[in-house]
Amino acid sequence: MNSPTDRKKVLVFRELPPDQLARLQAVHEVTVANPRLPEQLPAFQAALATAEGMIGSSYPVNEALLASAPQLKVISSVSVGVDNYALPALAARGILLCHTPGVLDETVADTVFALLMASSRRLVELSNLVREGRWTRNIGEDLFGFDVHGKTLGLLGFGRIGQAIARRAALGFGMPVLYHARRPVDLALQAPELQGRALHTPMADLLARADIVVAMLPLSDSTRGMIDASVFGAMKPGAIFINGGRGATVQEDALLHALDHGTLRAAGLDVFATEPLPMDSPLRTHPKVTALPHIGSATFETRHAMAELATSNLLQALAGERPAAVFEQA
Ligand SMILES: NC(=O)C1=CN([C@@H]2O[C@H](COP(=O)(O)OP(=O)(O)OC[C@H]3O[C@@H](n4cnc5c(N)ncnc54)[C@H](O)[C@@H]3O)[C@@H](O)[C@H]2O)C=CC1
Ligand SMILES: O=C(O)C(=O)CO
Repeated sequence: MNSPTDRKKVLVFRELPPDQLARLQAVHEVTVANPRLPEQLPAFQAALATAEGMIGSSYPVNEALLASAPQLKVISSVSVGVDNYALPALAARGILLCHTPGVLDETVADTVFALLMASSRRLVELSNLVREGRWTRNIGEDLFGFDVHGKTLGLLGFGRIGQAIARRAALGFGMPVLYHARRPVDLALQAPELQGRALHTPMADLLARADIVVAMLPLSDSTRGMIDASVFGAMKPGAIFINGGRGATVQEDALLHALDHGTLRAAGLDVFATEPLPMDSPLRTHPKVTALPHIGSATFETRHAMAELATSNLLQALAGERPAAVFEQA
């Protein structure tokens, strides 16, 4: 047990699993308050005034919020993406930001692959046919799908998760992989199993050659709106587009235009510019779209591993140690 002076005020702003909450409560003075729930907002605001540490996810931590948190030293995000944090303001205030890289890679890659398969083979549409009693004759050409095995995959973003997707595609489905990233990856060092199977490729070339384009990009100033009409226009006719990164990297009007008036075959989307997806978004019911409610990492095992890593990050930071996963701005 640490001394009373070592006990710090911690604000948990999204539910944590009970075992991880208990780890924090054993050492620190913890307030649990979710600002998205109107009845908990006053408690959240009160706790902000004295909190030295915060842990949670997917809430906009902006300048105004930080101005109400004068004691804050560390934020531990239960996510790998950090686009909801005002990074320059955190840096200016000397607040450390931790996140959860690595522990979710395989699960998110599984989700993206499921979406890729569902979009290519029209699984949701055809399952609904059975469910709704419309399977009254043999399936004809109008409902045929698109082979995945052997097709060329184009990856926009080739980081931890992009490489996990590439392994599934190249090793499991015999797909040549082209990728676009800020810099080429040293495959011999980072992913030897992908040597000779994944190629750093200029964007225009990738778009012209890929049958399936998967975006696995973080949201930043350089990627916001990056997937626009010119990108959809440069894709191979009949291509499929999957987004497992962040919704706002895509210009959704341009995506809709490519589906309705261009040659894009289908889109599989786990993420959207606005989440939850607004009821009036045409993407919600579009016949060529398979939409998921941002479930990339949402399995029992992985969400627990994320919470565990985030809790360890926070405990280490508050103990004056270097946390395992500090977000480093590139
Ligand atoms: N759908 C979901 O539930 C999930 C979504 N994500 C999203 O996926 C993102 C990627 O995660 P990781 O693979 O761990 O990140 P990472 O940092 O390992 O990889 C990012 C990749 O994007 C590339 N990139 C960044 N900016 C670029 C630009 N302007 N142009 C071209 N390439 C660029 C980098 O070079 C790198 O290859 C996260 O930041 C998060 O937003 C992550 C987990 C779950
Ligand atoms: O970790 C992230 O960035 C997510 O989107 C959810 O796992």
